[in-house]
Amino acid sequence: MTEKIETWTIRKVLDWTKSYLADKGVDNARLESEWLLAAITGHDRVGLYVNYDQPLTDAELANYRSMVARRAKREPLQYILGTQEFYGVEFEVSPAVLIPRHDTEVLVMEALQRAPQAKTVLDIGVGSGCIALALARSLPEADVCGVEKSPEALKLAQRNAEHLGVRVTLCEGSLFEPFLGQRFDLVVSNPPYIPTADLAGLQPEVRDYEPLGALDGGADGLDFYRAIIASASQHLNPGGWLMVEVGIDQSMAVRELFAATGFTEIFIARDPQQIERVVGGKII
Ligand SMILES: C[S@@+](CC[C@H](N)C(=O)[O-])C[C@H]1O[C@@H](n2cnc3c(N)ncnc32)[C@H](O)[C@@H]1O
Repeated sequence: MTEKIETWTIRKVLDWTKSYLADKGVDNARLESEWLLAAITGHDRVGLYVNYDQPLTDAELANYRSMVARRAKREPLQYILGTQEFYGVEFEVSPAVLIPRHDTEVLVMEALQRAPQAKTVLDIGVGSGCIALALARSLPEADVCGVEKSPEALKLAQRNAEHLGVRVTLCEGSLFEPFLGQRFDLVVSNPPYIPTADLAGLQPEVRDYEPLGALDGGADGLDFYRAIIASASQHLNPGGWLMVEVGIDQSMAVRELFAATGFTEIFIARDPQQIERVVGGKII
């Protein structure tokens, strides 16, 4: 008697995973299935199509199954794969850090456009290091510092800096605390800005997996803006810029905080979805 062994080809695996993950509420289930399988097989996405009828080995199937099971529980794809691209560079990510968002690239672009001569830069809340390292790569003459409250996040940012061969000074601490008496030409931050009451309604990928300390911005989401803006004048050189990422519908409130604290040339920049995403201003 011969036993019929089922053959799982790339095509069959992708078709099955697409409907399985879609049933679990995953957006872009087909594309995500391809990224997971690409990581397992070593093919790029075109390679998967070219090798559609290639059967997976038992080891590949076992690894793939465990990744798909994690994604079905709504763990973010980036934590499963361990990387996220930001500003043209691959960053290591882990549940210790917020996954870098492409919307945050607007903050990097505004900083480079408005403060290209900055010689001293501080990023508050470095997380994976994406903003600080993107700025350091684009401003090789500048001394770029970063501060982060979470020791695990700081370690990961340090690893990203080493991996990318970028020289930055990263310190553990809260806001400006490690930089007492120090002034910068440019201060940037993408602080936690979700109002506490909104946290429970976030999508599971964010609510259940991303670090709470990277999300919770206090009762109205503005706690970090108040604290950063209030201390900024003691840490900016004359003519220095402060630029922050903001959440949806926060730009006007943050703009008022800048104006009330004596900033000039206050601007608001939009992300590619036309959402007001960055607020900035200059100290005289
Ligand atoms: C929204 S995440 C941004 C991370 C990264 N800069 C990015 O854009 O992807 C905010 C970061 O600020 C850190 N953080 C929270 N409170 C802080 C504080 N008081 N001082 C410094 N960093 C803080 C969090 O741990 C988190 O890594």
